[in-house]
Amino acid sequence: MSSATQDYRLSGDLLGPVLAILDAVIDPYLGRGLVSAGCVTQLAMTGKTLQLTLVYPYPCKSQYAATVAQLTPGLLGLEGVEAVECHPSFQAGNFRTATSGTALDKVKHVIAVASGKGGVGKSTTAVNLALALAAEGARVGILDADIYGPSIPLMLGIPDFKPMSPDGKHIAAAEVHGIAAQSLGFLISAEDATVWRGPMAAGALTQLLNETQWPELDYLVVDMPPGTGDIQLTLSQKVPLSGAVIVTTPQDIALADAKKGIVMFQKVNVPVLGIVENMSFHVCSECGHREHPFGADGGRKIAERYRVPLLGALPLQLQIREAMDKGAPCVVAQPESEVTQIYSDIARKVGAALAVSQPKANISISVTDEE
Ligand SMILES: Nc1ncnc2c1ncn2[C@@H]1O[C@H](COP(=O)(O)OP(=O)(O)OP(=O)(O)O)[C@@H](O)[C@H]1O
Repeated sequence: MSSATQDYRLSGDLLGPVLAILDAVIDPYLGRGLVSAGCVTQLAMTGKTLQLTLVYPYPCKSQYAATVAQLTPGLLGLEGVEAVECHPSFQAGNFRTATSGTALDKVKHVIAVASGKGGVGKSTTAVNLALALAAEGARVGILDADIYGPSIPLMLGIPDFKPMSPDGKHIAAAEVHGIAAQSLGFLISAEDATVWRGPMAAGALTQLLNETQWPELDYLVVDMPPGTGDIQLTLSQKVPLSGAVIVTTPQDIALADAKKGIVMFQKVNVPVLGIVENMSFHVCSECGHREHPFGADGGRKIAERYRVPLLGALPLQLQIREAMDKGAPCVVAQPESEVTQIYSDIARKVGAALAVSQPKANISISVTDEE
């Protein structure tokens, strides 16, 4: 799971109990203790202070304080330990299926956000997922591949951005809300794109993906065109995807199309990281009554049937649409809101799913007995 080297410089008496305490702290997203998950990379004593370095394989900055609070009391109960200094950080493992020397060489994971049916909130999910991954400490980019309705320029509040070409070969990405963004919408009008047939559209998108000057990225989120036709299939085959997230609403018709999406990715051997059920429920702003305008539990049922996780369920909420229309998505505009918490949880699940789906690295452990 982790490719990090572990450097444990503790006395024999202390090392065992310290590791036992740390491994009893189960990471909720990796489903394992911190030691067996490979997160504990360095241990040392400086005087009576235990120095502890944690490197997570998925971004979870918002969880650091709670984890430190959870592990500290046990460690302080050990003889000789009077203080604990914990240094948590994140490092995405290398997936890098892209051939070296290509533009994607600087990108560790490409994540497709797809839907079988249009209008279910795929772009809204892609944008908020990208921003939530960034808020959790990752370097993130987003590619708007929704060729027939590129909405990401508007959703990110940069509808008039015109990308430059610094070397006449590559196109610069926009930098907005702490992420890098590229969209065909920056380059051509939606009307021009609607006349493109499948192969031409897929060609234009892969070209845009490969010719963008992406900075070093842990995750590149690709907002796929809706549906499961030729363009989507070609993109899924041509783009080195680490995994796919399927967005659906709980309606039968959307679910039927979401199934097609799952099957398409499974056919081309792209792991389906999970399902996001959007517009899952509505809470009445007057009386607080919770209802399910598009039906209940549809996302959970297909998740169970295809044995993929249900990553989260978002409400149908006026504020979500208003925030997107204003170009200030809720993850950045309302970081403390309940909806942002849901997107952050989805982001951590996606990051953790990618971390565990990678081939296990050889972990080298060096233990130095300090006594
Ligand atoms: N949970 C939600 N609550 C309220 N409005 C939402 C929600 N999710 C998305 N919307 C709104 O629904 C509309 C469609 O969303 P979005 O563009 O994300 O869907 P899409 O699946 O990407 O559509 P397309 O098929 O056109 O690409 C937008 O106006 C968006 O703001």
